[in-house]
Amino acid sequence: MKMKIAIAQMDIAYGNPEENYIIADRLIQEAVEENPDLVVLPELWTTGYDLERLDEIADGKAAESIAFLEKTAAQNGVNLIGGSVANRTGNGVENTLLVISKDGKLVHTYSKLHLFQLMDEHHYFIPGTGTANFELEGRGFAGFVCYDIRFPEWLRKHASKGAEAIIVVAEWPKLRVAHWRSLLIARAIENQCYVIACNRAGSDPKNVFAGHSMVIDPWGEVIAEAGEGEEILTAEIDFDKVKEVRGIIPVFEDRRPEHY
Ligand SMILES: NC(=O)CCC(=O)C(=O)O
Repeated sequence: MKMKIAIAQMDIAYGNPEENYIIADRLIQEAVEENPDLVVLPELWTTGYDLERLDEIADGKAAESIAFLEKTAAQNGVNLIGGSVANRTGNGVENTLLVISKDGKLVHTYSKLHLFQLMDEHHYFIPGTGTANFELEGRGFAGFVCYDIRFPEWLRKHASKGAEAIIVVAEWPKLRVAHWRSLLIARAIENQCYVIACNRAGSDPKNVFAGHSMVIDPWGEVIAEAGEGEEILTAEIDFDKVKEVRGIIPVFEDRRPEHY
């Protein structure tokens, strides 16, 4: 089974959800012209890292973001990874990834587990507690948020539980673009699965972001990579390739988890 992916490498308006809904809508419309099965938005695409104003701009129970994404998915008949949004819950604000099916239904949420101290996340967000595994079009996916990719054991756990494609939504600074590329390629090789990684473009008062959204195949080959600016990046993924690579080197059979 094949799937066409479109990554919306968005330049996010700092702390301005209203403007970001307009930008996201424009990019999704542009992506839909390529007839994708799935469109992916970046991390915190409604607010950016305007953490000091989070009390004011975080979305209560992610309701407004979910309503926008459900409507957009249904109108265009396309599955959406609605990036992640600042989601105000009863316990605090979570950085929550949203998955919406092409019939306009929220099918999965995952809140970032690893909070990135270098960008002050631990002062403003609480970590999630849920699984990253979900199903779309009958295939196994797992969706993570940015810094999560530095924790290979977390991604491995989800690959072991059936993820054939790993989604990553990010606001990854340009300063560490070499880490971004290497970590994503390593996660694809070690888990023998596709990695579909959507970073943001542009800058905010503290960081210039890397862009370089990527799609990597289960052998670790980069099959599509964006530049630094706003862009729609497309690629076709083939789930048969996951089976093929896992058959050549049976890493999942050869694991010895009782020793580690
Ligand atoms: N938004 C993030 O989680 C950034 C992670 C990051 O930059 C890193 O180096 O890790």
